[in-house]
Amino acid sequence: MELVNSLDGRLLMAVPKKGRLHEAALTLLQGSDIQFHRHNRLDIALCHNLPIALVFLGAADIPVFVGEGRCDLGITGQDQVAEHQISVEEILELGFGKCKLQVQVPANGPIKDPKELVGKNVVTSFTHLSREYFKSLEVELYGAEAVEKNGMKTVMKYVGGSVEAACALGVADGIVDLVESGETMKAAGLAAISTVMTTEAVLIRSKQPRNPQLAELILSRIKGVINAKKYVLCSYNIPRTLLSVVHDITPGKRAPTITSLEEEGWVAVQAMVERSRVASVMDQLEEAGAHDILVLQISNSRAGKD
Ligand SMILES: Nc1ncnc2c1ncn2[C@@H]1O[C@H](COP(=O)(O)OP(=O)(O)OP(=O)(O)O)[C@@H](O)[C@H]1O
Ligand SMILES: O=P(O)(O)OC[C@H]1O[C@H](OP(=O)(O)OP(=O)(O)O)[C@H](O)[C@@H]1O
Ligand SMILES: [Mg+2]
Repeated sequence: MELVNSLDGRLLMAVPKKGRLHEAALTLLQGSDIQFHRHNRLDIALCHNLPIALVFLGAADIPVFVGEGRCDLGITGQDQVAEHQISVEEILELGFGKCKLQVQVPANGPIKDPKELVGKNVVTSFTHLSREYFKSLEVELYGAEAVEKNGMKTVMKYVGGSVEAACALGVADGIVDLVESGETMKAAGLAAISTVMTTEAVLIRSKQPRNPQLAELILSRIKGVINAKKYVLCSYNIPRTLLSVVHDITPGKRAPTITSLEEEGWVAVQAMVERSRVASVMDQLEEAGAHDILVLQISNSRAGKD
């Protein structure tokens, strides 16, 4: 009871309590300086340095808690938001938890096209998204009127985990489940025949957060952490006469910073570069005549208000 009372006036943020999104979500909170101590087995943790309480929930339940306004912010997958058809604002893609929700069938079986699963048994944790997907296939095959009149032929069965076992156990002709590396699918002797949606982790906000200013502050802190991970700072020296070439290679996020060097005719350039492009940018800079090219990690960043 004491803990419940201490939630008064706090912004409630739902965080995945286990699974694929748990660690990455905690890393984001740490980078955003949201300090907390979670007591053993307790699913609510009060922050020390901000009026926030973290609520640890299953990723699948988070859209419901945020959609009903019981939590103000939450971290979950876009797949879970779409599955629960609940009204929340997806305010920031978080760059982890990337995978695809795919239709899968036994790799050495006869089915090669998802339409061949129409009228058969499909097992999934995503019954809503799967029903919508197969409904559109049935509409293509039989027309909207017939589907409306007779109902759907494809049977969707819910299981909460280890979905890949369903085909081998004879419960399903096909499944709809998440695929990232494809290892689980391959190990179960399955192959993907189509994609229902691609997904990644996302920060969601309720329609009317208790403390909109604090929600905004958390959003900009998390944005800062994500941008810092996405970009590196590239610095190099180059003759001033070559500056126009350099603008093309390292335009920066807004513009590169250019300062004069003590050496006549030379300038130093600093610009943010997407981490994924940095090797090719360095190649191009070297080719263009840049010297002393350095790549520096950014530990945090803020873009500033628009
Ligand atoms: N293999 C994966 N790679 C990347 N993201 C994934 C993967 N599996 C799941 N996700 C993402 O994580 C979300 C939560 O799934 P996850 O399986 O981690 O939760 P869980 O079922 O609650 O946990 P657990 O599987 O440990 O019981 C999914 O909705 C999806 O957005
Ligand atoms: O393509 P991969 O990299 O192999 O990842 C895909 C697997 O990851 C998730 O399962 P999880 O590990 O959460 O187990 P679960 O099925 O019990 O939820 C998902 O449900 C797939 O089974
Ligand atoms: Mg899982």
